[in-house]
Amino acid sequence: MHPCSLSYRVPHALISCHVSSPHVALRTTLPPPPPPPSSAPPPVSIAPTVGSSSPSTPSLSCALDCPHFHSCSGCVHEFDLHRPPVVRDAEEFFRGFGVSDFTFDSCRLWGWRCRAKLAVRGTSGNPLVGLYEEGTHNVVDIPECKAHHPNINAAVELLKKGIRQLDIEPHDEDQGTGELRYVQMAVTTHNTSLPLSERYQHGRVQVALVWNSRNESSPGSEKLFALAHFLWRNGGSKGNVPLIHSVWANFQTSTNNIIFGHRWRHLLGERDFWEHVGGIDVSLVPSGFGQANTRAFDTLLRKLQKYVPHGASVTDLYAGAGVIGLSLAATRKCRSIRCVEINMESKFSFEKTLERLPKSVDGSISWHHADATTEPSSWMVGSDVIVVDPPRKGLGASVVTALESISSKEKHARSSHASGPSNAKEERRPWVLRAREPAVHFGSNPSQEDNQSLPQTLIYISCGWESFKEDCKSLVARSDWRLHKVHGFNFFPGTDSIEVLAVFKRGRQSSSQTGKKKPGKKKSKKQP
Ligand SMILES: C[S@@+](CC[C@H](N)C(=O)[O-])C[C@H]1O[C@@H](n2cnc3c(N)ncnc32)[C@H](O)[C@@H]1O
Repeated sequence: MHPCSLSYRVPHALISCHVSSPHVALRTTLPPPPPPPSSAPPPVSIAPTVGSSSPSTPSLSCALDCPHFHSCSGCVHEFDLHRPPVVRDAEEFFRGFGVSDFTFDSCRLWGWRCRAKLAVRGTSGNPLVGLYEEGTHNVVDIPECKAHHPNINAAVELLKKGIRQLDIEPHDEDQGTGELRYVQMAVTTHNTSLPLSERYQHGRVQVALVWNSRNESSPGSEKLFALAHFLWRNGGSKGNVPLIHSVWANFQTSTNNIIFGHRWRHLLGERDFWEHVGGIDVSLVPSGFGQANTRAFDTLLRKLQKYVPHGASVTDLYAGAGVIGLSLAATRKCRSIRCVEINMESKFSFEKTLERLPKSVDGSISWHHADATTEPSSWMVGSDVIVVDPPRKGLGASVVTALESISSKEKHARSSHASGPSNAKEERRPWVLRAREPAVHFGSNPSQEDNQSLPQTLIYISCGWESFKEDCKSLVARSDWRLHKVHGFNFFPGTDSIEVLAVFKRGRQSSSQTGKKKPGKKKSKKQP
């Protein structure tokens, strides 16, 4: 289940211009904007403004230019989409930890959102499909949203046409009435029948209709099926490529703010939804987590791979469908990959993705249905690298504590090695043992593994800047971890948030990194 999160403004995001600050390594990626939907105004200019971007002189060339900006809660910044204000805070923060080569990738600035959850309100004659106005539950129609992949806007237009023609009643929150509550639109840009250069623009849309009834047998369901068929029949072509990938239904009658109910049904089109990121084909179900910015995620994954040694044993906490872990399995020939995720819905996607991994991938690969905050230290043993990608609120306190106490665990393991079996082997608590049992497993049996290593590398991917700062300070404070490298990515242009890829290494921050020389001491060796 997903909490109602229809205001995209919530994440604190950044947008970057790499050239405006000498402290940030600049790599401006300003691809041409995707073709606008037929009703959209002329495209904005996208030339990067080298050296001209500053808070006082907004760059018009990287402007949002969206007609909905003042009413919609989705975006908070109209100008300098390539460099959100938070980049400056990030630079300063990381410099304080001795990291002066922080990079920020501005990524695609328009048409980047490939996954959107939109509320459906209004009337059947005048449906509104969009986000809430800031601080209210009034839905703002956003047909020309500049953040959406253009085919999301096209699919919304088609949906509205269907609502009008079939007299579908949008949901009324106050009365609890109406038929259609929300719609989730997800774009797959993986179409191998098209040349690579055309795949993004011809992305196909998986439409999930959130219907206000208990299930498909409830009264009024014939209208749901009629709407699904309307979308499928008219989901026509943009060129020769259909707009609609598939139609799903989700059933939700609750009066709270939860968007999705538990019951999902695939109605029409392809059941499997594939994307290609991090060097692998990835399957995603509509009920599981999926990154909204597909291309930026791909960029992040390719960067992340470089920090994982070949043959490493990796644990991917907060793994979702295991995209990060499986991409590492394929590209770094890992000895073992363990993915830990609380949402059971992602298991199916993991299994599908596993089926498409290259045959050359071996080693032990597993997916565990478990809460990462319960006995997290049990996941540390046997891992060379820990990857964490928590929700916006950051790591749970227990995960931070477990990471902080690795050194003492190591000392304990060393001393107990001489006298008897290690802690991991002694583990008897049934709930810990249950969580360690994989729900999905491929390759050699993990229970036969005898790897007692403890992580030397922690890779933290964060979409919550404020919580990341707190977690980072805690991790470094006790000298168990030092910040090694940090990269920022513009995952949510138009908002004030940043996606951070931070690499921590075991051990204290060196004096050369902090800039504080200890008198009389030799300069510490450069870290690898
Ligand atoms: C930001 S998403 C990252 C998912 C995945 N790494 C990806 O990029 O596709 C965070 C994931 O953490 C999961 N999650 C949240 N709390 C958790 C917990 N306590 N234990 C394990 N997983 C959790 C969510 O269900 C979600 O799939």
